[in-house]
Amino acid sequence: MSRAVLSLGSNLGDRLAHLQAAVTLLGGAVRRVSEVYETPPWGDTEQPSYLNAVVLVEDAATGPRAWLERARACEAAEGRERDPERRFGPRTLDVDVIAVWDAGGRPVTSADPELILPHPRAHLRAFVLRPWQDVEPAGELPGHGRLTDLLGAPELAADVAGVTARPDLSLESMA
Ligand SMILES: Nc1ncnc2c1ncn2[C@@H]1O[C@H](COP(=O)(O)OP(=O)(O)OP(=O)(O)O)[C@@H](O)[C@H]1O
Ligand SMILES: Nc1nc2c(c(=O)[nH]1)N=C(CO)CN2
Repeated sequence: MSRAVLSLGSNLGDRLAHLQAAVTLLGGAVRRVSEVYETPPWGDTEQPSYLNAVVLVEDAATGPRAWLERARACEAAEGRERDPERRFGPRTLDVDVIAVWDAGGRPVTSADPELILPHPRAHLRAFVLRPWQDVEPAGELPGHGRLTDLLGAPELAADVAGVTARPDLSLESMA
């Protein structure tokens, strides 16, 4: 058994459809799906705004590496192309593995560059932390503390203010 928090983002094409495709592909592993948020581009500001969401997934047969493979399969299915010149550039679908817990509920850590756990930039990203709070109000980012504390920190205040709920949009899951 392993549990994971995955972050979904899209800023090209039919953004909601790309996020929905990820939720659909993750299928029966999806336990909870956040609201959808409109968020200003982070890290590379010359690009359209994103739709972001977070899903909580659980599956007995999926370990940390397999969550990354499932994330990559979702991106590939939505025609994700990597631009080596723009690390944080626009994309149809980005699925990041934010954190994984083992069968005993212990957080998994990894320094393998192919899969760093917890995700090394998650604590800096209101577009990850705010939707995560929807699915786990008492959630904690391993090594960084409670979501409420991270979101309340002064360094993140401007980014948190920019994360705008889109109640007109929603994601459907089997959960
Ligand atoms: N926790 C993680 N989740 C997803 N990819 C990871 C993780 N840790 C390391 N990687 C690696 O990061 C590489 C770049 O991934 P990707 O192109 O999705 O990055 P990005 O989305 O542009 O940036 P970021 O990871 O900051 O969101 C991938 O080859 C992947 O193997
Ligand atoms: N708002 C927002 N900004 C981003 C996002 C994202 O999902 N949302 N993903 C990125 C990829 O690294 C870079 N910047």
